[in-house]
Amino acid sequence: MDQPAYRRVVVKLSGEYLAGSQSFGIDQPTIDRIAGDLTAARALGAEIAVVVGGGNIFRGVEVSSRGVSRPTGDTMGMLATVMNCLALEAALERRGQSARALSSFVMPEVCELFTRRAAHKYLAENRIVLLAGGTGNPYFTTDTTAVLRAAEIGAQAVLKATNVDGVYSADPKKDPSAKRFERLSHSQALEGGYKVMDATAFALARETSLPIIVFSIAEPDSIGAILRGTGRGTIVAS
Ligand SMILES: Nc1ncnc2c1ncn2[C@@H]1O[C@H](COP(=O)(O)OP(=O)(O)O)[C@@H](O)[C@H]1O
Ligand SMILES: O=c1ccn([C@@H]2O[C@H](COP(=O)(O)OP(=O)(O)O)[C@@H](O)[C@H]2O)c(=O)[nH]1
Repeated sequence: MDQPAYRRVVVKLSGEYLAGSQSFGIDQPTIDRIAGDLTAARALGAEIAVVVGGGNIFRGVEVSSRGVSRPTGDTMGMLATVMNCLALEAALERRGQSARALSSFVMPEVCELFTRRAAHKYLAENRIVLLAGGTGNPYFTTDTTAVLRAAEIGAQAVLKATNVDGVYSADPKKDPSAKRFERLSHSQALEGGYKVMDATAFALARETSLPIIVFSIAEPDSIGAILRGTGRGTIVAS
């Protein structure tokens, strides 16, 4: 079999997408299908860590608009990512793909604390590593977490698996005439202010020379397709 395009990747999995057709929570068929895609992608030979979002359960900004302080709301959002990771860990293990959740928070009864050493060890053991709890700090996002962890563990790319098939000149859900980019530099992504990822994530990726590939997780096997070099997505790279 050909080598995958990247030896080690961090997949950023949209929390919002996990709700499926519901507006809240975890849709079991959706998470099972994603677990299947991750298992197939792992079988291509790439080491895979996954940063899972939490927007299907909580977003700090939304809670804070209802009177909870932003840091508290963000902490609730980060805890939501832990629940998503546990659901994904169970879905992966059910299909026989070994997985380990590592959290940015100390919660020994739930899962191990994230350390680079633990991540390296589990990746080398062919497990899929699930990174829970965001960065552990308020005012950040799981997109930024994905870039941060990718830099820390020496991943070669961040694969942003989301609900849109690339970066567009404007939000394609609001502007049907928006044009899709095949490729952008980090600086162009930052200057364009494209809301598909936050500026902190793009800036850290530029500083650490990490490519980001934005693609749709709605397409079955899209993670594998990106690793085989046949997927459709926008590459943001220097
Ligand atoms: N310029 C743009 N190009 C692509 N998507 C955009 C753009 N601006 C806004 N979006 C929106 O960004 C969303 C994906 O980002 P986000 O909601 O953060 O997803 P995720 O749940 O993957 O973190 C898409 O639903 C899309 O409508
Ligand atoms: O390092 C982080 C990562 C996430 N969050 C909080 O967790 C929520 C869920 O993450 P995100 O919105 O990135 O998830 P997704 O967009 O993938 O659903 C965010 O809204 C923030 O409130 C945070 O405070 N710090």
